[in-house]
Amino acid sequence: MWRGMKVASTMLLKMREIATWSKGFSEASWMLLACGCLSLMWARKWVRSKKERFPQGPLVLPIIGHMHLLMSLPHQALAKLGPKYGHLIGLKLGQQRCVVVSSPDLAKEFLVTHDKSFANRPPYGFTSVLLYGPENDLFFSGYGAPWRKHRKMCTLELFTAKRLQETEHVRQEEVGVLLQRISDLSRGGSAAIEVGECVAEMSTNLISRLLYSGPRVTSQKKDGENLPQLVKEMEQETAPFLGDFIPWLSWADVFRKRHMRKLHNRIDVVISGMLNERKQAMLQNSAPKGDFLHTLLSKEMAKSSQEDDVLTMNEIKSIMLGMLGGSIHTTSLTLEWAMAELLKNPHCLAKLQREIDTVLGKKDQITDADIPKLSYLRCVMKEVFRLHPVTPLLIPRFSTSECKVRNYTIPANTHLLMNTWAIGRDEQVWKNAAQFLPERFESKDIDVKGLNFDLLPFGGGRRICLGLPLGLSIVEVTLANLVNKYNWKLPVGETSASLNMDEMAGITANRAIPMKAVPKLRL
Ligand code: HEM
Repeated sequence: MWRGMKVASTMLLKMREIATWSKGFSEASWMLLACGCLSLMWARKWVRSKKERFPQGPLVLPIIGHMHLLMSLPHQALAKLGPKYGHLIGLKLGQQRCVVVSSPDLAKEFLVTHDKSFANRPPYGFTSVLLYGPENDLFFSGYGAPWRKHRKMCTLELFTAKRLQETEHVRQEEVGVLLQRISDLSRGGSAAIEVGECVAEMSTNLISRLLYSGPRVTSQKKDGENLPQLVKEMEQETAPFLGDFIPWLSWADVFRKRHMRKLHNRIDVVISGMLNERKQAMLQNSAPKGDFLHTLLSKEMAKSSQEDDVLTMNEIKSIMLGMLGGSIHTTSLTLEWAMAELLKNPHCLAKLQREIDTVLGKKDQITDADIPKLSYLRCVMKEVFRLHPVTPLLIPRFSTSECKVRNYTIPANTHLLMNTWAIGRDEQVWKNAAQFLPERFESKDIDVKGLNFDLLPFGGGRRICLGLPLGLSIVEVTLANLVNKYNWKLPVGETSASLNMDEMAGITANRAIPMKAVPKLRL
């Protein structure tokens, strides 16, 4: 501005000089001409700044920028900014740029048009302290050769339809154990049980059996350290350092780093022991063959000359931890929310039970093959995913090149948060968005596999959830069996209206109050 005024006054002086020998122009005409030139200069600058502008956001606080918005329930806090700043919001997290997206159209633009640029994860410091380095991790590695190798290997060898079929008996057995445990805990339908705790135990046992033929652990049995319990601790620590956003404050992370390193060492002792033991058993031909660990260790032991077909021990440890961490909490939390919604809306529970009875008759245990016949069950599941995506902001992405989105410029090294929670509750996208109405999906051809951008519980694009087929199968089959085997009621004193549906602070959408219900045998 001052520079502009200085330029304008110099121009005015020059013009006056010219005016002394120019007789045809009055003083006022020269003034007008000077103002015109100045306006032109400002207009040019304004157009250029418009062209290169970053999306708008609320007032930036000194030092922390907008980091305070991510403290408690970030997806809810960011959704509240929508009416004022629109569906593409620009934030400053300390010294880092971040964009928040909360509409299906924009989600498509980022996950399709600009997917390659945003296929990275932010280079968070904890990946080197808590995990086995950013390049080895399934969740947090950048979009490069190591990630592609791990992803391809897992997709082709662990998550194929054939593999899912071969391991169905494990899922069936663990669901059977869950149903029996519910019966024991409820003492014949007289006591309320903690639904989340029961399904978490089932998920833990199921996933550890699939991954490494792990022994069954129960919430009561707490002898020594076990991997699932350590992974739970690891999940609670999985958060960026302050120094990732404000580098000159990285000294403040020193205690967290120390704690993380200790946890990493405890995990390493357990996982290394498990891998070495298994390697020995494989050499002696006495190891279980059907689990994921067997497939991964075969790659390490084969010592193939093809770079793409070899895995190091650290890579295997990393893949195992990523899969344990990515599957147990996501599946059990989704099931807990599903049961909560069905108890809050008992007419939906009754309708689902009627569908199962009509389509399958009185069947003792529902299998994978039955699921495609249960159309209302799939609508219920989608409605649960819409209202309760367990990772409401997905997992942060990070751009590697500059992108133009609408008329904004998003520079390289920008974080991306995709607010799927806000999209799921947007009245412009979903009519009566706040209500639990599985029927809305009866006439809509929408699935959750990343191509319908109004429903993205597993994310989308190149970084879409790796375990989607397994995760979906676990939640659908388990929910079908829970409502088929039991009639569920709320504990005495609780009503559908009073059932609390609040979320607890955190990056995953945990229930603020654990879900309790009384199961009564139906079959
Ligand atoms: C209901 C169950 C599940 C839900 C809702 C879920 C959700 C998600 C979401 C939202 C992402 C981030 C996607 C993105 O950034 O676009 C993700 C990534 C991932 N999930 Fe899942 N997940 C589930 C089950 C599983 C299971 C069973 C496994 C493995 C056994 C798994 C493994 C992974 C992995 C490895 C990634 C990282 C993918 C990458 O960055 O390339 N998930 N999941």
